[in-house]
Amino acid sequence: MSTSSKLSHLNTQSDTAHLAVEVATVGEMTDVASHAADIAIHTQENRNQLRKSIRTARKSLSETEQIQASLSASQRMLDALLAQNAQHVALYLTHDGELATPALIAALWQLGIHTYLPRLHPFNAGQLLFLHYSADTPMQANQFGILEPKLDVRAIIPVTELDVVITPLVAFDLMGNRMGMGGGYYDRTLANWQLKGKPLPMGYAHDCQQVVSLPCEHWDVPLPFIITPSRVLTF
Ligand SMILES: Nc1nc2c(c(=O)[nH]1)N(C=O)[C@@H](CNc1ccc(C(=O)N[C@@H](CCC(=O)O)C(=O)O)cc1)CN2
Ligand SMILES: Nc1ncnc2c1ncn2[C@@H]1O[C@H](COP(=O)(O)OP(=O)(O)OP(=O)(O)O)[C@@H](O)[C@H]1O
Repeated sequence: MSTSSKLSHLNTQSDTAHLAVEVATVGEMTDVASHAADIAIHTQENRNQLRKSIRTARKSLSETEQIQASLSASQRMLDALLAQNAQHVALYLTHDGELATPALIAALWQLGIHTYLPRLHPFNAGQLLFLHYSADTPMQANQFGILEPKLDVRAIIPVTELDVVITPLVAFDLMGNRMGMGGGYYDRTLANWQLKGKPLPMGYAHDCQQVVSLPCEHWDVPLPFIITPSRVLTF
């Protein structure tokens, strides 16, 4: 297989490392550093292609499939949240074919569990703020068309006071690796969760969003739990 055809098959960091070694050993190329840059670019292309195909797959689910999926998953998620004794739970409002959250939100409200939504930080690009969310929270659409609570400092909760962050994702693998929409928002939010053991990140996704192995980067935060309509995965 030629080097260029191998590049199109790159899927993991270890693939990248193997290929870099091979390029150096075979001596096909003189400037290994410049080819390492090529490899990084191709890996980013792979991430983007994977994002695109999985986003298409989840958006292709019928309305009935979406509803059934959200009902099955919300029951599993409720059980997991009760087992964690979670009282302050961040989640998301459905966008782009994501596993729908309205049934879960209704159940949490009924149980008196506090719910929070992310909003894009008004000054710090790439950061999220989490605000309390109830039936009468004033909402507005953000730059991606996702509804988020209007800025109200009284409603902000520090991330470390959340018990669980139900994390949207585009793709996950069987090691708990996660790939999102590409903004790095949740990676930044969750970067230090293990220091305090809080908030516990729980991925929430359709089964069709699972892949064998994700090309992951050093900033990607692996998930200890992923809940789908058919399974609870723990890592
Ligand atoms: N429901 C939900 N809310 C969320 C997220 C999410 O993944 N799902 N986020 C998770 O981080 C944050 C928002 N991040 C997002 C990043 C990109 C796009 C998006 O649709 N991007 C377009 C390009 C838009 C543009 O260039 O202006 C696209 O990729 O098609 C959406 C949300 C916070 N809120
Ligand atoms: N902890 C972090 N600190 C600074 N930059 C970060 C951090 N995490 C991710 N990034 C940056 O964010 C960008 C997007 O990362 P990535 O493609 O992994 O996002 P994602 O996981 O798909 O998105 P999201 O977390 O919003 O769902 C990358 O360029 C990366 O450098």
